Amino acid sequence: MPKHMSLIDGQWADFGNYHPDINPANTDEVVGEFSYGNADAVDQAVAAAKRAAPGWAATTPQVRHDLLAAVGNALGANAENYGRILAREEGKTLAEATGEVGRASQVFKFFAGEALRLGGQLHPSVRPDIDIEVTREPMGVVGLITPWNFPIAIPAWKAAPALAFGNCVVMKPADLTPACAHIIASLLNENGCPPGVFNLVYGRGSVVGEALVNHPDVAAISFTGSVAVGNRMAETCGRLRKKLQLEMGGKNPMVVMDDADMDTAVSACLNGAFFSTGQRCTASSRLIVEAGIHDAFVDKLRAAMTALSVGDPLDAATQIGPVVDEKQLASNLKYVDLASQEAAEVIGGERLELATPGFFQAPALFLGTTNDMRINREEIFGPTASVIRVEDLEEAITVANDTEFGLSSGICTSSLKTAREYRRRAQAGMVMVNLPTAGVDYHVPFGGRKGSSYGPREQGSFAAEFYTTVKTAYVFAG
Ligand SMILES: NC(=O)C1=CN([C@@H]2O[C@H](COP(=O)(O)OP(=O)(O)OC[C@H]3O[C@@H](n4cnc5c(N)ncnc54)[C@H](OP(=O)(O)O)[C@@H]3O)[C@@H](O)[C@H]2O)C=CC1
Ligand SMILES: O=C(O)CCC(=O)C(=O)O
Repeated sequence: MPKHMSLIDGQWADFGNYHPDINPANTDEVVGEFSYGNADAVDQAVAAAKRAAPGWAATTPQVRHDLLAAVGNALGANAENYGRILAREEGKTLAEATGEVGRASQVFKFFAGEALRLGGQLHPSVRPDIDIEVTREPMGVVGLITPWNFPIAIPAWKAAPALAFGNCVVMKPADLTPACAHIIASLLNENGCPPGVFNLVYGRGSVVGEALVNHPDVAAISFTGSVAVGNRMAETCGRLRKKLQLEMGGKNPMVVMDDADMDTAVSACLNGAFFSTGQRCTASSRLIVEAGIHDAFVDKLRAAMTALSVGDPLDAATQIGPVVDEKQLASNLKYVDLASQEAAEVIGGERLELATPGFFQAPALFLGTTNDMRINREEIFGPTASVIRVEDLEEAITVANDTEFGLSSGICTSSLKTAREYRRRAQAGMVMVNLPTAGVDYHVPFGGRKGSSYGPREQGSFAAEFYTTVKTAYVFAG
């Protein structure tokens, strides 16, 4: 069984304290063992990053391009192999996992190009004989704290722009999915990343994550995860005046209008609600359905949902893998009970005992729900979705926006006018028309409004906003 160490200053650092990485589809299987660090390991990693920062910031864009392109190519060339590791440690299906590695590959290649494209601005001054030059410079040392649900894509879309724009990185991956972070660290190391430029420290969030957020030499923190942890970081980073980027939860609405194409709507809702076991911050957890199509839509979605095959992620027939761990499964099952207590009609949602010991759960639909129920206000993060019946577009928009979150928001309709109205009024960072609320491109901004996100957007050329700081230079040439 592979044993992995943290990467500090270009060296693999053994801190002992090995923790197993368990396959959620078969808890008898250990995917690897990882040596956990502590606050001292974070100090070492930040010190290495700080030493490397001036040199890395001074490299040419070509050097940064070549490193990121090499990692992108290596990920792409081994997508199936790495996808298998991802599927075994996180539980998404092999097809989803291989697709995610492909996405991580594209992210690295995109930011290889962004390293070359980063530009500035020249302005005439309002005063004579003065030129003004506006440029972007790296932040310095950035801390990246990543979740388990996209264990290779999210580390990629934080690390690639950080490095492209000349920063040095200390990454802390999720406790449940260290193997994918190890792949990225190894590829960077093998492809010529100078010592200290990229550092990876395994360990618990309450130890390694806290130390990173509180470290005085870390200039910026990018985090994806829960609202509770994100809110705490906002307080710490506010106090320490650190730049912060948070991607947290969602309670994403998908509106189905009477004039929607039925097959498109069922397929978008099936995918958005249940694929990746519902463990996406962009998942469609509230299906807001207009009265005229409600019954026929629910019948079709229910039939499609109950036909989904839950099982071993490595089996090509599986459509829904296990829940990520015991804690998340227990939380999901509590919400299924809560749905009954709140008088919803519950279809599915029970724990499944399959051939291997794992955290399998049948997908669930909660019918006859209202938007004030807790199941419609709190992020569940499992394979569940509620149906809320509405009378018209106006009510659909009101219900869709009535949430503390604002990440992704969707509508299925065949009317361009309705789609336009919805797109305009949806209080969300991303709007989908006739598409699932989840599943985004890698080259455009990603992020939300209200309680979902904080700070500048991730991904696409907008990523420069977080990973650089602006300098305005005045030059007197008289
Ligand atoms: N927006 C999204 O994409 C995600 C949302 N979530 C939501 O969060 C819920 C709980 O999932 P969970 O994995 O516990 O999410 P967390 O927010 O606890 O974990 C996300 C990352 O933050 C780290 N972390 C935890 N506590 C701290 C801390 N005090 N300081 C710094 N870093 C910390 C974690 O480390 P460690 O793993 O070691 O605890 C992990 O790397 C889910 O049910 C879901 O609702 C979860 C994942 C992704
Ligand atoms: O829906 C997607 O493609 C991305 C979702 C995501 O980033 C997340 O759940 O954290």
